[in-house]
Amino acid sequence: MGSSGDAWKLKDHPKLPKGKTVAVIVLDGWGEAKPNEYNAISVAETPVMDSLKQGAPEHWRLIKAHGNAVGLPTEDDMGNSEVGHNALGAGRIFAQGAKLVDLALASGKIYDGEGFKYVQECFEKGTLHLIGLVSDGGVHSRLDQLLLLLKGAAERGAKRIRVHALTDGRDVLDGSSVGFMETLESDLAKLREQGVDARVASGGGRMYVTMDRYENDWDVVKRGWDAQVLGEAPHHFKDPIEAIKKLRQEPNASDQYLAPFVIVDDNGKPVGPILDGDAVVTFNFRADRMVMLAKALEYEDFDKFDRVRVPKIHYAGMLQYDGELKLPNKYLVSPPEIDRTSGEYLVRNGVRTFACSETVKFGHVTFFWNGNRSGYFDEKLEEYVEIPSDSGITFNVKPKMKALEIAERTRDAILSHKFDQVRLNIPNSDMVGHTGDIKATIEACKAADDGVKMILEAIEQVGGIFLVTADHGNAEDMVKRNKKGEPLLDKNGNIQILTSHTLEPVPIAIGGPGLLPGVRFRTDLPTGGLANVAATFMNLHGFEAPSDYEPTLIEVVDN
Ligand SMILES: O=C(O)[C@H](O)COP(=O)(O)O
Ligand SMILES: [Mn+2]
Ligand SMILES: [Mn+2]
Repeated sequence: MGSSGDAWKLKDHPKLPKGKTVAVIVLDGWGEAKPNEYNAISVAETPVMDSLKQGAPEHWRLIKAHGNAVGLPTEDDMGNSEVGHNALGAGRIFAQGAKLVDLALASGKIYDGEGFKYVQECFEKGTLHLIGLVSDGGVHSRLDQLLLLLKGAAERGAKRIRVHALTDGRDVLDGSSVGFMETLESDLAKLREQGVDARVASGGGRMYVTMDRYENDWDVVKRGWDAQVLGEAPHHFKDPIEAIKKLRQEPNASDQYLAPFVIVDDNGKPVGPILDGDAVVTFNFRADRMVMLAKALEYEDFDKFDRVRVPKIHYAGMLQYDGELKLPNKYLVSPPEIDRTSGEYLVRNGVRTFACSETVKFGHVTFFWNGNRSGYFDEKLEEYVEIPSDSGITFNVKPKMKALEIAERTRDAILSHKFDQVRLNIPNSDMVGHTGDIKATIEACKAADDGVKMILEAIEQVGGIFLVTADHGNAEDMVKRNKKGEPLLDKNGNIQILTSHTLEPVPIAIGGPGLLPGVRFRTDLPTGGLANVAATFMNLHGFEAPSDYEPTLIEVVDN
């Protein structure tokens, strides 16, 4: 699409008027499932969301939020915030990082690109370090991709390899880190048999070590830096499997929050600090939780923490994590090119836009929504508000999070009449759902519902329209189930808590005094998904969506 104004011009909708304030509300991790005791949403008091459901099928329906509907490799892939908000904002389905990396590994093209060649330059004299999340969650990374990359790098000359492993327990079951580490260790042993000096060098739980996002808590990245780069951590082990098993026995330990450790040799010396002349690859494909580390590894000017020693390395990301910042500069696989997002179209058609969430989800309704692009399209027409999140706590301690503050700021934005679209993410059901604390998640869902109430009331006051949906499931199922759908028990007879997202569909509801009486959900799109939402709210703004967008979910019938 060219840069001329005309190319961006959206056609008027034949029946729907312009000028209504439209609130687009995303409840993070709010899926739809049968009511039962492990469905925190059904147990929680959620009168507002319950009343919206009564508008089915005209004003409430379910849409797909996982697998192919959001550009993931298979129908067994649960949805996540990145792909969910990308689809919501872009109105089309793009092959996502997980899939692009699969393809590049399968074809071998990953090794032909500039990124791999750059790291390969260090193989002769230096060490190749691989830093990332070791699990099969498929949200940020995948262990099978790491194993292929290890093999491929060894075949292409890497003689000394060190893996800096982050344990998961958030996109996969808590405790599964031991099994993933065993699989990794067995592949590293095979490489050692072939004469490659390949080992795990450090580790730690993803939420405590390295994988913070949106600059909520730089200490998390610093803990990782100390272990990975400096070779310093409070715990020293000779064997990574033993490290995980031992550290999991500490009080309140979990895979997500495992303490940082380094692996040492017989003399107690760390086996893999990152040194001048080494190569580093961060093997997560998803951006949000890698950007901070990428900045620490790449930026000369950096004041977020004292790096102590900044090694001269050749660094590449699995993908480029931020296209606008060109971060990192070198990468192994090109990211999806998510262009012509709804946010950009609407702004270029004069729609004044407000976006808001708290820090932990702020980039979801800005960066992910806008196709992994940071910043404004037009500062004069947009305002993005970040409410600072609490840091250094697990959110089951404060399940209300900042739902109220997000709702208040958004309410004020609506009542100010300064905006045509207000969009927001209410994080509670997701962030608290990930802790696996069912009681706290029930409170979290109530808080999210209270937030929706406040926004719907403001929309009522200004005669506007609301659209409420979610990016993927989480809180509606908090237990691991067998194929028959029955809760699974662990060896002690306790239920296995599910901290991850789910494969469930999510609700979408529309309403408000500004919605014309003839507007209703179409019945001919039973498999509609998140990518159909952008055309829907473009219509609610009085525009037709671009012709290559996934079709709108609504129609207007004459009453
Ligand atoms: O990064 C996380 O917190 C989880 O892996 C996925 O959650 P999100 O996709 O909802 O952010
Ligand atoms: Mn999410
Ligand atoms: Mn989540």
